[in-house]
Amino acid sequence: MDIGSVNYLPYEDFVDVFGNVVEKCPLITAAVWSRRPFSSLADLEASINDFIDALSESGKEGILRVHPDLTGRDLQSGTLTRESREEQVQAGLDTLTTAEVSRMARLNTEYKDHFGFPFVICARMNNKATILRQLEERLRNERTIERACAIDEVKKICHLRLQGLVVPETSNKL
Ligand SMILES: NC(=O)N[C@H]1NC(=O)NC1=O
Repeated sequence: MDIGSVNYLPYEDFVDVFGNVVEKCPLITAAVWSRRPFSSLADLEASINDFIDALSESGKEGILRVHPDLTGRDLQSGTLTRESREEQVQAGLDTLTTAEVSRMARLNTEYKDHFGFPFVICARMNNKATILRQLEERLRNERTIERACAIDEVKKICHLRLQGLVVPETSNKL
């Protein structure tokens, strides 16, 4: 779909197509529909990011809290969203050894106990080694810094999901 077609979508269709660009947050998509017409894919993405940035700190934490754990229960039981499953599989998180699964589970729990929201990272920009390393490193962050870091990862995930849905505009200039 190109951005021109996106601008013609009624809100029901817009939410159907873009409702999960921020994991389990269709409210963001529904709100951003009011900002159309979008001049470009980057403009649509900027509207989503502006909406996120305008949220209170507890609102941002709410976005993080609806994310599934990496390699958690949902991956094992097949109850992830399609997007999340594809991303976790692409990062190789379905091929962890038993020891790696235990390590990830232990670190995820430690992280959640410490910050009160789950560890979020753009899986497609990483692999299992870098994810485990980041999880260990980010556990040591101060809370405000870590929340900002996790929200940046949500934006990266959103960026890649949008790219899979909208054809980037080609320049008409010669
Ligand atoms: N917990 C977490 O990071 N989950 C996300 N990461 C990603 O790339 N897709 C997700 O659902």
